[in-house]
Amino acid sequence: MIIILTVLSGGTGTPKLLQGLKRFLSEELNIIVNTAEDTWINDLYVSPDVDTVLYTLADLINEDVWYGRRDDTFTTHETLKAFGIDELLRIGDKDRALKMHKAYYLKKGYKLCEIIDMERELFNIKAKVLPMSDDRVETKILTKLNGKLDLLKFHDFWVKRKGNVDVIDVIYENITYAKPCEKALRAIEKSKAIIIGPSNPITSIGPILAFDEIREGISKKKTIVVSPIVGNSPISGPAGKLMRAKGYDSSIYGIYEFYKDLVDILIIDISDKDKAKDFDCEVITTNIIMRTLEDKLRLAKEILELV
Ligand SMILES: C[C@H](OP(=O)(O)OP(=O)(O)OC[C@H]1O[C@@H](n2cnc3c(=O)[nH]c(N)nc32)[C@H](O)[C@@H]1O)C(=O)O
Ligand SMILES: O=c1nc2n(C[C@H](O)[C@H](O)[C@H](O)CO)c3cc(O)ccc3cc-2c(=O)[nH]1
Ligand SMILES: [Mg+2]
Repeated sequence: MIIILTVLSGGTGTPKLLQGLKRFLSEELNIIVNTAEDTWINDLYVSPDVDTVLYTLADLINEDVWYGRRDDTFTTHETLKAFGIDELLRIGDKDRALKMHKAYYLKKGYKLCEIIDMERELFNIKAKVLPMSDDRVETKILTKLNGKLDLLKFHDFWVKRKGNVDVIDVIYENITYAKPCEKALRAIEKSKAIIIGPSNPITSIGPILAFDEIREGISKKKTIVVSPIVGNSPISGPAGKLMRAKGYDSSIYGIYEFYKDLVDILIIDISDKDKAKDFDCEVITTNIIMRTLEDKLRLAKEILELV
C-alpha cells in the first residue's frame, strides 16, 4: 500500500529535508510550496521557492545558496547590467529559461499549478509539486524608513536590504481574496500524514497555513513539524526576527506556539532536549541540523518511521 505524504515547503530548510525524503519516496510525495515571494522581474516570472524545490528534486540545485542551478552561467544577467538593467536577483542563463517558461504560459492564461506540473514532467520529477495557490499572494514587511512607515516587498527586505531593518509586522497581501490550489487540498485529503518542514514559519509556512481550507485539511491529519530553530536562533535567515515581530519567541517555544493547533509530533534538536517535557504534544529529539546527505537521509528516515 503506497503511503501518500504531503510536505509544506519554502526554499531552503525543507528542500534540504526533501533531498533525504526523495530517496525513499517518489510519486507518493506531494510538496505544497510557498508562492508568497513570487514576483515579476521584467518579463520573467520568479517563483523562488517553487524553483528551488524543482531543482532540488531534479538534483540540479545550487546548494551553496539554495537557489538557481548548479554550474549555471550569468552572461545575460551581466550583459543586462552592462546595459543599465540591474536585476535585483542574480539569475543564471539556464535558470532564466525556467522563469521565462512560467511567464510564457502565464501570459497564455495557464494556471501556475498547470505550468509547474509541466515543469515537473520536464525535469522527470515523480513527486507532485503544488503551489499553495494559483492566485497572487505577496508577503510584505512593515517597517519604518526615515521615520516613515513603509511596506517592503520581501525581496527588497531580504535581498536588497539583507534584512537589516526593524520589522514592525509581516502581512500576506491579497490572502483574503486568494483561493488555495485545489490540487493542494486534494493532496492533503489523500495523505496519511503531513510534514511541516523546517522552513521559515512566518514567510514560508505561514502563507500556506493562512488559507483556512488548507489549515482545516491539515488539522484532520497526523502532522509532524520539524523545527527550523535550535536554541534561540534559526539555523539561517531572518526567521527569528520575523517570529519576534509576530509575537512569537525565537525558540522551540515560539515554534510550538505557532503550530500548536496542528502539531501532533514536534521534532527538535538534541540540544533542546531538556525542553521536551514542556509541550502538549509528542516530542522527538534528534540531530535536526542537516549538513551532509547522511544527515538528510537519517532525518528523513526517522520522520518516515513516525508516519
Ligand atoms: C530567506 C529564507 O527563506 P527560504 O529560502 O524560503 O528558506 P526556508 O524558509 O525554506 O528555510 C529557512 C529556514 O530553514 C532553516 N534551516 C536551514 N537549514 C536547516 C537545517 O539543516 N536544519 C533545520 N532544522 N532547519 C534548517 C533555517 O533555520 C531557516 O529558518 C529564510 O527565511 O531563511
Ligand atoms: O538573496 C538572494 N536571493 C536570490 N534568490 C532567492 C530568493 O529570491 C530569496 O532569497 C528567497 O525568496 C528567500 O525565500 C534567487 C532565487 C531564484 O529563483 C533565482 C535567483 C535568485 C537570486 C538571488 C540573489 O541574487 N540573492
Ligand atoms: Mg522563500
